[in-house]
Amino acid sequence: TTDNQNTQLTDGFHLVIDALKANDLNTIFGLVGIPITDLCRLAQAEGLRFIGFRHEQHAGNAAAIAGYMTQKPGICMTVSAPGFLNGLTALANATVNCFPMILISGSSEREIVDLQQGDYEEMDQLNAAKPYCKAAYRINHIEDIGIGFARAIRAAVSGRPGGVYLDLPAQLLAQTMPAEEAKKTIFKVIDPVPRQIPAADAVARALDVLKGAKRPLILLGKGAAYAQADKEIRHLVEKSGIPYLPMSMAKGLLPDNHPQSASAARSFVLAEADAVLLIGARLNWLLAHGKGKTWGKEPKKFIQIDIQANEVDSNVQIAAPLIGDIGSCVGELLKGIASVPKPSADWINAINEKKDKNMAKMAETLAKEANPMNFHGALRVIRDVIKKNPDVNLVNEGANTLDYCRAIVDMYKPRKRFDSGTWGIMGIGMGYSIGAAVISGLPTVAVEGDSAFGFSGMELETVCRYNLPITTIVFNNNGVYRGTDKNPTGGADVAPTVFVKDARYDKMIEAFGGVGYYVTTPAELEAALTEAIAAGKPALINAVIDETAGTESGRLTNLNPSTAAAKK
Ligand SMILES: Cc1ncc(Cn2c(C)c(CCOP(=O)(O)OP(=O)(O)O)sc2=O)c(N)n1
Ligand SMILES: Nc1ncnc2c1ncn2[C@@H]1O[C@H](COP(=O)(O)OP(=O)(O)O)[C@@H](O)[C@H]1O
Repeated sequence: TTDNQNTQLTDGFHLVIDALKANDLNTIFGLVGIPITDLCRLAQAEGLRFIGFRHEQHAGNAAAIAGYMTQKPGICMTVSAPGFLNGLTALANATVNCFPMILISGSSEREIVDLQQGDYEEMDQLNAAKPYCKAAYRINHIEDIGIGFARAIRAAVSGRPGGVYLDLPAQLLAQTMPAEEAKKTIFKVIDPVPRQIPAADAVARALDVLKGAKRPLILLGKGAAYAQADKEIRHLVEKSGIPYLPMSMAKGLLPDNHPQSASAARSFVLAEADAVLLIGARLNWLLAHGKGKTWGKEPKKFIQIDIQANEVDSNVQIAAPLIGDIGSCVGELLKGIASVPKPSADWINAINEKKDKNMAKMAETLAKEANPMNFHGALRVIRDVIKKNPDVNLVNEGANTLDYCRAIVDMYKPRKRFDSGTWGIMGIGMGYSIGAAVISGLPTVAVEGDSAFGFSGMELETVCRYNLPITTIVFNNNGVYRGTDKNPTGGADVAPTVFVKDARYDKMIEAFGGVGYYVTTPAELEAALTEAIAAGKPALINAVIDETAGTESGRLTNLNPSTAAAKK
């Protein structure tokens, strides 16, 4: 090597980019500022995609969904302290939902932070992050950038996926070292998601529970969708003949109109099943913690497939824990499923009877013309349009808008529905939509309650700036849950749940060059949505919804505390 090659230097900026490129992490969702602006510029100059947001929470949400869709950690990049804190909400949400992402934030120098000497945007970010994410690391020396990124990547995707915080002090980026030497420190992580093979006796125990079952049920969670073991899961359901229930983000793993789907008889099968095979689903609040009246009086036997061993017995005793990655576990069950008798005709007929009854009732509700348009009228249209466009990504949040959309809008392909998930968080709309559209390149429809939309509405400018094929439908019922509450004092302030009446969200997107539609009937909604999806451009449809149609907190009304004190 010539002399100047020996003295040729590289720096932290370049090594961070080299570490991302070496691991095929080619998209950064972030928001620039000291000390990362030049790092973001360099990323773009070096061929990575940099998607700049208006608030770091939504950049983080986009990174989380990128991780969920690709099984590689989504990358979010922010400035120190306030930027880091805005990203932390998304990092915590990703961790709660088991989505792999890495939040990379610039930070202050340790010597100033540790003496609390009041640095610009001073904060002990590493320790602030630790309670809310799966792992948190800081890189202090340029020669550690390769290993630091390897640790962060492996922590995000191995075992139960989750959020990782990576703290980059500003001075690290400016450090230099000989380029030749630096090259040796950067590497692609080998087998970051090692297969976790279940033990043979655990497989046998699980098959025994299924053999002893009279009324078996398979419950598919978003872990099953994330695992991308779609063929194995479909074969297990169809070869066993066992009815299945998809949790909201597992919809589409099998088409929602599949004959073995028990979704339309959900309450019946949860109460009546005597053996439940959980695949990547936790028995948390979304499943009434596996006990109480939702699960009926009869004792149940649970089989739980999960990669996280200590998820077992979190709420109720699990008769057959099956620990490993879902692909491996389902693959092992498939080898023995022929020895499991098919479910009895009584069980299947009872479910189908319930399904037919409930679907007829729903069809009747959906057929009713309501004026002004209500949730059902609008969602019937969206159901029909999605059926014609099964590749469309569907993002969904709100209360009534979330609950009804989950039940009414069928999904036909895996990993196409992205919603408020385990935390029931509002504000994921635009971030998830941007992540899904950037990663897939496919049209994306966000079905938003008007309050939910408000959390990320400013990112419409981001959607328009990158000309993303995202159609946002705002279910505008003038408020949170509904728009009719009154201020009991008669004072000038509106009630806590009420918004500007007949707000025109369709005009917001026009401010950024997008197309706005204002619709008041299902026919108008159908025309607008069909046109917007075909155009593949940023659009927003302001769908006027009957402001009296909603219920408080949608399906979750019972979670609200109510006072025992007599009303004065
Ligand atoms: C971050 C955050 N803030 C507040 C809430 C509380 N919340 C809020 C504010 C909801 C919005 C419901 O109103 P909407 O207009 O979005 O939906 P509908 O009109 O369809 O009910 S749903 C819900 O649980 C939340 N879940 N997450
Ligand atoms: N590849 C995988 N193999 C096995 N389990 C997984 C895998 N990925 C995620 N999981 C598990 O899936 C579960 C997802 O549960 P949850 O988020 O509650 O789903 P849902 O809300 O749809 O019921 C988590 O317990 C997580 O550990």
